[in-house]
Amino acid sequence: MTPSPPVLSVSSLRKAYGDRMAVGGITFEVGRREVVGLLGPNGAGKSTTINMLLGVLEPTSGTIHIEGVDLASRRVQALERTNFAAVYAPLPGNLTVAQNLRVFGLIYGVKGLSARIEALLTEYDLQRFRDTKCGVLSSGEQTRVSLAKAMLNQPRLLLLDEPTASLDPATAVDIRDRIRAFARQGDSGVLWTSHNMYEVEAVCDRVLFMSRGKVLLQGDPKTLPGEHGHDTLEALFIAVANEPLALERPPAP
Ligand SMILES: Nc1ncnc2c1ncn2[C@@H]1O[C@H](COP(=O)(O)OP(=O)(O)OP(=O)(O)O)[C@@H](O)[C@H]1O
Repeated sequence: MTPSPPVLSVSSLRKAYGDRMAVGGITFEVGRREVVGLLGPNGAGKSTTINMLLGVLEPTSGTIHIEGVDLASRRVQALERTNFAAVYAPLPGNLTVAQNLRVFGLIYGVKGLSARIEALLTEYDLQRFRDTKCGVLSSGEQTRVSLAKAMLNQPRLLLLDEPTASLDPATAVDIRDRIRAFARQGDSGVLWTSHNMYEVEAVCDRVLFMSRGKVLLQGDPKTLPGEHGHDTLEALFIAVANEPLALERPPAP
């Protein structure tokens, strides 16, 4: 039997804006049941990468396969396996929680939508907010709605851009537990960006360090700092952010 492909496979992915190389040829995978952290200083190329994975930005070159499906040539089939949540992409605030889930469920063509919505309202502890407009919910409640929306189509690839930014510690732990449970229970994988190194260490199975559009390091967040002479992930992050050239391979002669 052929092994099933990784949920995400990215090869030599580049995005240039004129002379500026926002993403400079990155290659990586996200496996099933794996939570991968995409780390890097401001301007490293994380959001550009996520936007290419979502089909929002067209790569300058390189390939993206989602469960083995080529995003460039089979866009619909690739994107129906994907979903996304980010604080900067809130759901329409004038629609209620239930209305938002219905609208997005219809867009995604979810079968048995009413039952799926009920299950998600229960799973994300949102039953009491079902008829509340999303715009008046607290940050933590809105994050739970965004995650419920992101789960509507039972994505194989879940992209999360700083999902716990602006949440209180207790709510952040709750959200992290839900996402880890999601990755553990099925055939899905998660790509997660965060600037919170404590969180990354607690949640991610593997991290990719990006700087200046390149992946400079990758590995287990618990052992990677020690392998590079640092005590903590935060210390390693600061070193990579300050001196990325020290870690880049010398150019070929
Ligand atoms: N439309 C654009 N035109 C020109 N340059 C761009 C454009 N979009 C992004 N860039 C540049 O590409 C680089 C990568 O930006 P990107 O937003 O991907 O970084 P990031 O790692 O997500 O940063 P942050 O942590 O601050 O969100 C930056 O130098 C940015 O200025």
